[in-house]
Amino acid sequence: MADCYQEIIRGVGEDISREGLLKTPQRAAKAMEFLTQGYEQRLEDIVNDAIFPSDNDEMVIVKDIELYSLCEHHMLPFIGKAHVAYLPKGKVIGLSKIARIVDMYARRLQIQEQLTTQVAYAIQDAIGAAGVAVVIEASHLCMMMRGVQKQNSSTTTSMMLGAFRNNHRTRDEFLTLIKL
Ligand SMILES: Nc1nc2c(ncn2[C@@H]2O[C@H](COP(=O)(O)OP(=O)(O)OP(=O)(O)O)[C@@H](O)[C@H]2O)c(=O)[nH]1
Ligand SMILES: [Zn+2]
Repeated sequence: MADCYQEIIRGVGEDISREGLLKTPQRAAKAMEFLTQGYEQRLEDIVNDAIFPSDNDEMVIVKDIELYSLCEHHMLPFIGKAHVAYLPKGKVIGLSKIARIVDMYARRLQIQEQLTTQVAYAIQDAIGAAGVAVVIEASHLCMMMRGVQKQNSSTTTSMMLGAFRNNHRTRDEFLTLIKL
């Protein structure tokens, strides 16, 4: 990737031998590797057996999980937060693992809708919940610093599975608790 960044720097009309740019291809490659590290991760490793038996069957919500992703169309950041809820059915998952699952999928080239869906199904698959809800609110830099240049718009996407899809009271309770 460092070689590719060198070509990009040349492509924008810069002098690749300029002192300030000498280490930039390596730095940029390292940064991109970090931002896309989700490709190196697998759900099983992330969850890492942090699944615990429980007879609690009430809604669990982890909200305001900040996320940084890259849109797959422009490879520019989109930044926002995820709210995740589930209804346990005999098992609960370690709370930090929910945030780690969000990060794993965010650190890939994404569209917001797909990210939302992937997080929901990952949690569903990991613990077989009676329902999973994911809402993501984000701002896309490709709509802010270029293109249509709208600084204040934000995009909300959701994925509701199981009881959150079938039972409007469950869905309403979730939406009220995350205050959307
Ligand atoms: N649905 C969806 N669209 C996205 C997301 N991120 C970026 N986009 C959009 O992807 C679209 C790509 O459209 P194109 O017409 O192929 O690309 P473009 O000419 O750069 O479009 P503009 O951004 O309108 O200048 C744009 O409308 C972006 O706003 C996302 O997460 N979900
Ligand atoms: Zn984009």
